[in-house]
Amino acid sequence: MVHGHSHDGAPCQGHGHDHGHGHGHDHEGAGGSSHRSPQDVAMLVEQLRLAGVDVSTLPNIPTAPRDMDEARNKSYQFWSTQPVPQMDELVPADVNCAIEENIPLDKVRAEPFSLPTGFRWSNVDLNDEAQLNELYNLLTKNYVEDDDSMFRFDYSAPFLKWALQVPGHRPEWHCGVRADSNNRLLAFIGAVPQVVRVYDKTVKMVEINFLCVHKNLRSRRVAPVLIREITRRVNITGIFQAAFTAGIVIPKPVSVCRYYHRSLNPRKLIDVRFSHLSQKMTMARTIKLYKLPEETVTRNLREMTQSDVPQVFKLLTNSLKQYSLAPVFSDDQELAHALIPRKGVVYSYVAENHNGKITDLVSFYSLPSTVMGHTNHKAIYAAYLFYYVAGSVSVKQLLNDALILANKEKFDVFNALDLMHNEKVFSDLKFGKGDGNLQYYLYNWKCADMKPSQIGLVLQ
Ligand SMILES: CCCCCCCCCCCCCC(=O)SCCNC(=O)CCNC(=O)[C@H](O)C(C)(C)COP(=O)(O)OP(=O)(O)OC[C@H]1O[C@@H](n2cnc3c(N)ncnc32)[C@H](O)[C@@H]1OP(=O)(O)O
Repeated sequence: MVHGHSHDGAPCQGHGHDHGHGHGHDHEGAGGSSHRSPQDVAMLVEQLRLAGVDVSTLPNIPTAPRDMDEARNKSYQFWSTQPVPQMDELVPADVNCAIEENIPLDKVRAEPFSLPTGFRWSNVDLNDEAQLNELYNLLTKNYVEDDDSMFRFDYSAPFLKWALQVPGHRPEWHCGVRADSNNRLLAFIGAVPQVVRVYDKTVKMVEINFLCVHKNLRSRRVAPVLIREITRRVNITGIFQAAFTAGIVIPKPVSVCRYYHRSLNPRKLIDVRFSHLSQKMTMARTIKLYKLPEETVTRNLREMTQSDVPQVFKLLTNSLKQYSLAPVFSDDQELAHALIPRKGVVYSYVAENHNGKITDLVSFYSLPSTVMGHTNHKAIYAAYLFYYVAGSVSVKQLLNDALILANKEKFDVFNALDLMHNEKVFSDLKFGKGDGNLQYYLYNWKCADMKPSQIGLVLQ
């Protein structure tokens, strides 16, 4: 299933899929869609499986709804049992509260949920190089792909440490599943603590990420067991809410965002079919169109350092107040973990005026994708916009500087969601609209829907 979007003459790009993989399919004039509904596909796959076909070898068939209309017609065997708003529920503006009351801690289930026979729970110790590599390998071979199985996220091992070992992390929230027979790591779900403000309420939550089930173990309802188990392990600590994002639609997104892509290395992106040459454009003109200057424009923009942390804490904390969904950094240590530059992981820059005051911040993280089955190219190097504050310059200038810096670091593409103030500058900065949504979700929380511009929370 492909949704093509041309955007201001830029190549259309983007595949329907979490976190914004993309490639361009110009299907103007492609006529009516003839794709099967997710239910049809699921039934077919199930019939094949019952007939003894190894369905894990089938291409990545999206059986889960990718948009709200598809989702409204689906029945959710697992999600209908969970404390989340119904798909068709319109929450009024004055409602902003938990769905279920907190369970008294002595009433939280003490035993882990049961896995299918032959599998067992196993925390993944990310400080153990071998276990970190096992998680890296599980994800690099089995994590999120685009609908056409051309690209797959390739989170690096240092990135996984950064994203999962935030201050206050807990070993049991790096929740793995192993096969008894050979001890292989076959599934994972991660939780990290994060205080999140939703409208006017500040709530202790976890962020859930890196849910992954090995391809050979798919469609066997292991994911619901992982989700129930991580919920239990989080509830035991007195936390009853979570935030997460996904490319699929389940009940019920608080916001539906969209990735946009800014080509930095158009030749390569076209080569790997992430994007395509738009009509009436030559390669030479396309390369010229996306060419960026060597030097940033904002005065005194430089890499952020440890000594900037107290000022950046104030600057960002204050800026995040304008959004309806935003993280609340508890202290300097938490902010430093999120933003202090780590080569190949996270890049942060600040502008300092002549009085030594930090006025602006811009950051992005590095998330490459494996290019599957291409002879020349093995990976796309993608930078993803993270937190920023345009204090003394325009958002447009600051994000243009981010493009220049990412280009200098040899990224091939710069991705950003249409949240915060981003959408306003996309066309001027030559971003093209992607074709998959990224849904934002809150677990056990009910509140009015948000526009992407109300979102100030960026997950990895
Ligand atoms: C208080 C604390 C609360 C903490 C928990 C908060 C909730 C956290 C929620 C998790 C946030 C994760 C954030 C991220 O990491 S988003 C990234 C998710 N990972 C991938 O896409 C990687 C590639 N795919 C896989 O590894 C598997 O396909 C996964 C593991 C995704 C599903 O495995 P499998 O394909 O073998 O399916 P199944 O037969 O076991 O299970 C089918 C059921 O699972 C529901 N499903 C499928 N995908 C997702 C999804 N991305 N979020 C929520 N639910 C999902 C699905 O609707 C169905 O339920 P229902 O339709 O019948 O109702």
